[in-house]
Amino acid sequence: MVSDPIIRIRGLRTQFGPKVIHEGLDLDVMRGEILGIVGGSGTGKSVLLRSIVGLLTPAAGTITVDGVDVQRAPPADRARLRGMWGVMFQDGALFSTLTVRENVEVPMRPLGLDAGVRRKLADLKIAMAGLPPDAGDKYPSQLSGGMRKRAGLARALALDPAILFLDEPTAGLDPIGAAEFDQLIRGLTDALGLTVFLVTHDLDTLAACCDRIAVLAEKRVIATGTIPELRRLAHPWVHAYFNGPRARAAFDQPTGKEL
Ligand SMILES: Nc1ncnc2c1ncn2[C@@H]1O[C@H](COP(=O)(O)OP(=O)(O)OP(=O)(O)O)[C@@H](O)[C@H]1O
Repeated sequence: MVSDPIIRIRGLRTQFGPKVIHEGLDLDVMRGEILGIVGGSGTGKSVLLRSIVGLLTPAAGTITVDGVDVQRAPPADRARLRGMWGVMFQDGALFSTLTVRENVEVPMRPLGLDAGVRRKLADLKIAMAGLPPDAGDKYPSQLSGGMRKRAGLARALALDPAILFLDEPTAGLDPIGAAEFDQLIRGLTDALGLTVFLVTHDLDTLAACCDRIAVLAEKRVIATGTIPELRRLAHPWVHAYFNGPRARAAFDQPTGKEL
């Protein structure tokens, strides 16, 4: 892994009216890593993700992705960024009136590709996300929750992104489906050289996938590190999170990431 930041956040403040979500938040996401984002409910993990991809406008601070200021760069640079990342939202955010293949084709439409090429590319992404070939013709309502997640992943992969943003990808999956999804994310990241920003509450996902973890609390990132590094911290929330009974069950097994 080359350790230079592909995402750099400095002094971020986000707020909704008087309610401040982030204040003075700094974070680096290194090129080629899977960074897990954890924090209590409502600490602003999803808001952070949406701010990075330009869906929310911060009240202060800077966010640069691949050297481009997400808020202030000229439109052409920001358009380049949008082609550089793929986002998988928590609920899949699929269009219910489109088939899976059509959903995956949506981000490709502005490229002006021939319809046949677009279809082949979409089918490739559907296969990469681990869906069977006939899934492309189905509507989201005809899929299980796990398959909808995979369809959301296929759409996030549509433009061959360098960065993948995943918001709670294993939420609602059964343990077997969640473990398969973890492997899929790790495998795709390694095979394609992706950088992944992964919001999760799933301790098994942290253990199976993440190179580093950033902890959100007190409106900022209070700690970043590997699981063993974070387990040694005295901060009460971090200590409870990484050393509680569920954490012990997830982390006290040989995963190859304890070293
Ligand atoms: N569009 C919005 N308008 C007003 N408040 C919002 C908006 N989006 C998020 N919030 C608030 O910002 C806070 C952080 O929300 P966010 O969804 O980022 O939390 P989270 O850390 O992802 O939580 P969870 O783990 O429960 O998903 C919450 O209090 C939420 O109500």
